[in-house]
Amino acid sequence: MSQKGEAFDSNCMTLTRFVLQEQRKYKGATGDLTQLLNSIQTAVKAISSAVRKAGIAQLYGIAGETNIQGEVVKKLDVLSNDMFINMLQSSYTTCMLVSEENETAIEIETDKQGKYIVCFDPLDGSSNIDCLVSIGSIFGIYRKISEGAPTVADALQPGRKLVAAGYTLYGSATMFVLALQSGGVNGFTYDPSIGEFVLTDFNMRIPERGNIYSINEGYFTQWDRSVQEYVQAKKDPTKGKTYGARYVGSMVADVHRTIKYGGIFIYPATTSSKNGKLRLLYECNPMAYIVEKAGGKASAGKVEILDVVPTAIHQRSPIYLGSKLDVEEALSYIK
Ligand SMILES: O=P(O)(O)OC[C@H]1O[C@](O)(COP(=O)(O)O)[C@@H](O)[C@@H]1O
Ligand SMILES: [Mg+2]
Ligand SMILES: [Mg+2]
Repeated sequence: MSQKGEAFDSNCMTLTRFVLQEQRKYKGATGDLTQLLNSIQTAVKAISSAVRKAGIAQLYGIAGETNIQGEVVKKLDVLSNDMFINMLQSSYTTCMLVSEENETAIEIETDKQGKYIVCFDPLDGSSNIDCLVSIGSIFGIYRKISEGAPTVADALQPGRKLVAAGYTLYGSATMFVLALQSGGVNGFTYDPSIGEFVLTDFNMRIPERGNIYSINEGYFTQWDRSVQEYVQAKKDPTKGKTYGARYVGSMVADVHRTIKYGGIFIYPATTSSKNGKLRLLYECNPMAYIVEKAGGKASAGKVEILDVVPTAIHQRSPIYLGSKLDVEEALSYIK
């Protein structure tokens, strides 16, 4: 980390150096995962830069329209998806991609194929773009399991099989949080003056209990009684310490706060959405993996998120995630 008064500390741990250092711990490592993570890093740097310009684009009313060169200025969610796909395709490390924005899984051309599958939400919290509230990107990486050409089954692995997962938060600063199979969770803050993600949050650990609950209370009447009772209890001083309520509406921002401050994030089943809203492959699984690696807990209600065996690439799941004791308490309300 930088010494006081120094513009740049030559010992600072960048994300690139960190990933390489992790790779070197494994004698047989090919470097493919390092290359893959570097390509994601390039994609999110480009997305971060576009996010920072989006407010200005809005000022001049150019997003989604044609600029003076006659080129269509892409909307952020479209651009983010294109960045992820282009970077991953040309990384020569992936064979199949699952994006929230593409109806079917994308098979990489044979001559560019590698052994990894990446599931991603290129732009999470898209309803927050136009009001300049924090948004993010989420990804999970699996190793191919089938012989020969990749099939959708390669993408339908339970979250326990993840090799790595991460998210980026485009907030007051851009942050990259990475969880590797081999290690803990580490957070890197983007320093635009050097164009690098720098390690700022070493070995992130979620508090065992927090004092914040995060859920969209607008759907209160649509929840199961167990969720209603739990949330009511958090506001009732006769049932223990009352909690504060926070809800950004971008999963990345709500989960990042939960990891940093503790507490619980819930997106439950509702009467109109029986499996909740959030998608298993590229929202729930990567976030559950990161939270568990940080010492927290993530459940679908009756089963741990990471144990759910997916049957479709865009399937949804209810989610209860956060501090271990808070999640356990919420689950105790489910009969
Ligand atoms: O508005 P709701 O129903 O509370 O939903 C909010 C949730 O929807 C999402 O925005 C869905 O993500 P996308 O923007 O990627 O579709 C989550 O980030 C967030 O947790
Ligand atoms: Mg999302
Ligand atoms: Mg999205």
